[in-house]
Amino acid sequence: MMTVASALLESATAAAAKAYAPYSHFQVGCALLTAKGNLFTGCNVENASYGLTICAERSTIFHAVAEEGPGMKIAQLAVVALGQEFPPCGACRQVIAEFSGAETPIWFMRDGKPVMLTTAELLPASFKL
Ligand SMILES: O=c1ccn([C@H]2C[C@H](O)[C@@H](CO)O2)c(=O)[nH]1
Ligand SMILES: [Zn+2]
Repeated sequence: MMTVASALLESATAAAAKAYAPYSHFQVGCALLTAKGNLFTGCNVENASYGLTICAERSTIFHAVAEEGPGMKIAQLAVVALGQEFPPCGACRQVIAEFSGAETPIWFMRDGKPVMLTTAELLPASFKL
């Protein structure tokens, strides 16, 4: 059976192939399903001025907001890196928290298997206005 999580992980893997990562060579892809039911993908985009780099998760979330508008809410999100395994970085956790609920499932790979943590598990006591 094709679950939402497996579809998102597959889309994130495909998106990782589009990464612009000539400096780190970390190719990272992300896919998210919005509350409205739309799928968006994105990848990391690096820069010669390294600090300007944007992660796959934030590029995907900003893409989704640009398409759906300011009411965009994440229903589920998955992040995959080719040949690497890691959860979203701290900056991306803060941006995920802005556009999701405490219980929103966030998927990533660990030891070759999909792992799910909720937004609140990834970023407890998050800063919100
Ligand atoms: O959660 C993360 C962590 C890192 N990266 C990217 C940023 C940079 O291009 C490369 C190495 O940090 O991986 C992401 O896209 N998402
Ligand atoms: Zn990040």
